[in-house]
Amino acid sequence: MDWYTGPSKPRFQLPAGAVDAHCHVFGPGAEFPYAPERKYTPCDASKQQLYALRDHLGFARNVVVQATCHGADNRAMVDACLSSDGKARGVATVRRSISDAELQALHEAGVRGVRFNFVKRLVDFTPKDELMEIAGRIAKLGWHVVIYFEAVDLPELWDFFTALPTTVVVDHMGRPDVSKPIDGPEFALFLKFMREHPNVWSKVSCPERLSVTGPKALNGEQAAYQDVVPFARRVVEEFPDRVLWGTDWPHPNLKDHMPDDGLLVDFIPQIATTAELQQKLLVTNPMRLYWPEEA
Ligand SMILES: O=C(O)c1cc(C(=O)O)oc(=O)c1
Repeated sequence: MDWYTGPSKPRFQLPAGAVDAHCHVFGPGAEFPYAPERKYTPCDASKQQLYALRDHLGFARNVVVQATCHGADNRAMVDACLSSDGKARGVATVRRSISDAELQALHEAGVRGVRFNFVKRLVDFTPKDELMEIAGRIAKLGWHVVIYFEAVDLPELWDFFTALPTTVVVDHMGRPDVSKPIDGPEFALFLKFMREHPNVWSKVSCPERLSVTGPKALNGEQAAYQDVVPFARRVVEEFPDRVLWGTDWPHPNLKDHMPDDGLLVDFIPQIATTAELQQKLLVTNPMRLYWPEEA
């Protein structure tokens, strides 16, 4: 599906300096070809379109996360960072064959993390010893590790995740099944993961992916994705200094509907209910992680 055209202007006024801390660029494929090993072929979504959305929604900066359809070829993401006037930083995907000089070049382009993906519909398995070796190398650059996994897989991945030597950022709250009780064992394990490991952060993003009941962020809906709200709010309120938010534009692999990105921004005050929580979620925390020299 193509992303939503003509998103509304958010009613929620983002705080000055807000960071969209999870978004992607796709190609354009003619310039930056998609990876042969990809599991999906997206529509093109260029840096110009991403930055136009940033300005329309009222964000000041972006964190461009390497999408799996580009594999470990980071050129599109790096090009987006380099063309941003310092307003974008990046998260890369790398293999163990990467040289120190190549890592240094990524750093200079604005990359501050690597992404390890464990979602089986998106990537083939990478051995954990390879990932741990990469984590050890990027730790020396002051980078962090972004992990993407599904809630049912957390028990099996626990020992690996808790051995990582860096800050660890979980994509989309570890994809909880929000049809299960918020106080049930699955989400309790995720909260325990964050509680017992102060180096673990979470993106409280992607309600449009996690919601079962909706309502969808379409047609002016101001109370979207009600079933996700208690989960995200719990994480924001218990760990206010370790949460990030992003649009996830251009929303890879959505099959049901494409949200109106303006209404997605209007979702934020449902989960970060005070100006102080909003400031941390949208400004203080992402600045500390991605622009520490300015924070
Ligand atoms: O759930 C997904 O399909 C998805 C995919 C990707 C990616 O392909 O990189 O990134 C995301 O943040 C989410």
